[in-house]
Amino acid sequence: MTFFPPATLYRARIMHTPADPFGDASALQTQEDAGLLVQGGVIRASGPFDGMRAGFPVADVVDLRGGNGVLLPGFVDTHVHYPQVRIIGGLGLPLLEWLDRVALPEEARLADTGYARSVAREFLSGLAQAGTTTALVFGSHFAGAMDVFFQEARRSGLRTVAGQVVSDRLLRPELHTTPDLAYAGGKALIERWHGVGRSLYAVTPRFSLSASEGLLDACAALTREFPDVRFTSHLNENPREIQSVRELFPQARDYLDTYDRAGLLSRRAVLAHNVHPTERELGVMAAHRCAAAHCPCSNSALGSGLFPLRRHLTAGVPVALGTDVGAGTGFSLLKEGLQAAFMQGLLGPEGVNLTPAHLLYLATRAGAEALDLGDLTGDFRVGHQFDAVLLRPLSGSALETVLTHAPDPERALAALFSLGTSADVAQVWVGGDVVHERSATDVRSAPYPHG
Ligand SMILES: Nc1nc2[nH]cnc2c(=O)[nH]1
Ligand SMILES: [Zn+2]
Repeated sequence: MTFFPPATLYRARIMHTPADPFGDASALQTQEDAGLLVQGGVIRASGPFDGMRAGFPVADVVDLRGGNGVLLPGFVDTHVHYPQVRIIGGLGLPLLEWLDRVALPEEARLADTGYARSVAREFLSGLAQAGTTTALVFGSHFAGAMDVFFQEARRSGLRTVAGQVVSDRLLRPELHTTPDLAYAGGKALIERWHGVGRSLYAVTPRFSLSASEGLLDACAALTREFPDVRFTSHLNENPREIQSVRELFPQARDYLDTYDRAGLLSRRAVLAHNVHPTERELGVMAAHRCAAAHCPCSNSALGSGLFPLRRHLTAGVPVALGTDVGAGTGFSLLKEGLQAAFMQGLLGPEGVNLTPAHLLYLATRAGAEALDLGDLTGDFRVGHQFDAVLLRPLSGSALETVLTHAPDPERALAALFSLGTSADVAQVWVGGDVVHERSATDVRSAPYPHG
């Protein structure tokens, strides 16, 4: 006997970007009354709701259209630090001072596995509440803290690509490892967690400033032995950082070359920031098809600079968005999209005019592609997992007003990026499972509570 899991037909106003709006002006697809047939967590068919209802009469119907609801693909955060959730908002310092005074003292506290578990839970709920369904997560320096992270990630239902962060110089002694330990610890974690549930592993040296050549070689040994794990690190974030890396690696052509010489660059590499790249570095990234994780709120908070998006696009380097919590100012990819648009505007003629379609693409499909998960998630195409976020504005909010009066879907999408926050995230699914649902008590129902 064949077992068919029950099918659900989601009825919703949907928006997604199955194509790349940087190359295709009609990439944004919207449907006011769509039906998505989901079975076993996978989108099996889609189309106008009436036709879908007639074609699949046995499916349960879940109507998500009320209260100006809009269904988007789940957001993909390509750069976010799990140990930093409690220190979001440490404003006013540039990168190296912020690391010394704010980030690293907190990261040292994750030596305590009980502490790490609480932080992991707070972090994962922050992601889910923001509508993020997939994240490339910069982990902790402590293996124990990574075990609890992967346990909690499994319970959360989110897709996570994460790894133990390794460094062997210039941070603080309790955060340092050795190349041998980094290799052995990484291998053990990969064997325990890579491909378990919805988790994958990412080999994660913190940045070349805190990594010897031997440590980068140990990381490369892991990526050679386990070719489908991802690699992630930081790149070209801050001029003082870049100068220090130049001095620490006199034999390297530039910052990117420190990773390239070790053999760490590939289609499965994601490098965060790249605010100050050379043309040579962009060419090498494009040749490897390794992606840049653009983190505009963090770049603003740390004063790192204005991301040269046009130069990345011209060179052919894939770009996606990251929140970079905790230098970044929160978990919302909506806010990152808005900040990216602001910063491109500030670049004047060198900037890229980002439309709502670009922002949606950068927050969803581009991230899935950067993580080499483009066949699984990132948009609502048939065959993809049902990873979705339902945005439904709080009653009485400015977002509700603008959505009610928006003349077309593009303006509605622009309003979601301009006004939407985690408070507007009503429900989130990963692989058809609900991973977050806004509770009734979170919803302010009366716009004028005092009459
Ligand atoms: N923004 C940011 N940059 C880094 N470079 C090395 N570590 C970090 C970090 O934790 N945050
Ligand atoms: Zn970072």
